[in-house]
Amino acid sequence: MARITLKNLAHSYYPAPKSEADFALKEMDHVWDDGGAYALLGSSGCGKTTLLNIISGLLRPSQGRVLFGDTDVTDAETAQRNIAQVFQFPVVYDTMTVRDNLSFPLRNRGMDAAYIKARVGQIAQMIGMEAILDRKARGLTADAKQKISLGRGMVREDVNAILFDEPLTVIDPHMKWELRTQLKQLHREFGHTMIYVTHDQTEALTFADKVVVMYDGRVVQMGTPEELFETPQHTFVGYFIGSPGMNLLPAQIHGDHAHLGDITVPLGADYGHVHGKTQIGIRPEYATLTNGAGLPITIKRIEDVGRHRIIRGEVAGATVNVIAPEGAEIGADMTRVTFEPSRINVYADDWRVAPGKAA
Ligand SMILES: Nc1ncnc2c1ncn2[C@@H]1O[C@H](COP(=O)(O)OP(=O)(O)OP(=O)(O)O)[C@@H](O)[C@H]1O
Repeated sequence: MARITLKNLAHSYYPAPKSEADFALKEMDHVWDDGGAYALLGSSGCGKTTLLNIISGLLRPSQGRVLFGDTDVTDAETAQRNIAQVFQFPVVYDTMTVRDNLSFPLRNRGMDAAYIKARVGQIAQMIGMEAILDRKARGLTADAKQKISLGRGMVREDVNAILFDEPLTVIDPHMKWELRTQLKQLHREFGHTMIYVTHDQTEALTFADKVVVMYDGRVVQMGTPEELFETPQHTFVGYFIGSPGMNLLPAQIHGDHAHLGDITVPLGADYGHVHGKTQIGIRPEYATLTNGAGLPITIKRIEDVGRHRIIRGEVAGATVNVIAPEGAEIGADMTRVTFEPSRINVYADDWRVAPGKAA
């Protein structure tokens, strides 16, 4: 297992990149702790696969270094990096049995037969395949084959890291949850450094201790699910995490107040003067409809989603969603909304402003 350090790393698929826009990965410096369970989350084209391929050695970065522990592996081939990989689609030897597929990485390294038997048994149990260990992989469903790929990715205990690239794409929805839980349990048991690429926030938040959110070739936040929820460092994180995402409203910031046109909203802290394109961000969970004081809201729609209701409205020309607990009365006189001051985040040019730190 290893700590992974990305130093000054950047990548362009062009031979002579001219501007930052030519870089699929903009310059970054990040440390991934030894034994951490990370999810790499972001929308299509933000650079997740590029970053994963640089860590695995499938791609050489056009700039910067990759370190595993204290060893510089930037120029090392994938095979030399001692990692396991699980891809989006199954990579399985059809003519081999399930057992032989799972044993393959261990036999390749000359492990002891008794150890292989025990370890394969343990993995087979995790993926629910003990009963079909001696069946040929040919003829199994894509779902089952992907479980074998997952199992094979997890079978070695001595790898530096396990990299997963959207591994549950072909898995049946109700099996997804189960496998994710098992992966997490295996992580707890064996403590491998794991990096799990996904564009699905539920997958990322349930699997990872730390979620790495990427946007437009940058890591915009590396944090716990709670940090991503409470203090998104970039408006993209606010919008991308949560269902619905964070409400963002253009506002002028003066000290401990935000001004939305002629409406004043109290903030939970003093921000001094904030320059640039300024916005306030408030999660729908921390917005409340009232029939008293507050910002005037025009309600467009109310959606009942079981555990709660989502009220979709408009405040000062911006879309604002409010989450109301199940059973809460939403009367026709509820034409105002209030934001919990301590839960409001302030953004300047899309980046979060730390309270008290503004110029
Ligand atoms: N081989 C390549 N040659 C040129 N450009 C590429 C290549 N691979 C990726 N790109 C570009 O680099 C950027 C990042 O792509 P990447 O595949 O890393 O994103 P991603 O977040 O993994 O997306 P997805 O979820 O769709 O796989 C995109 O703009 C993509 O078009």
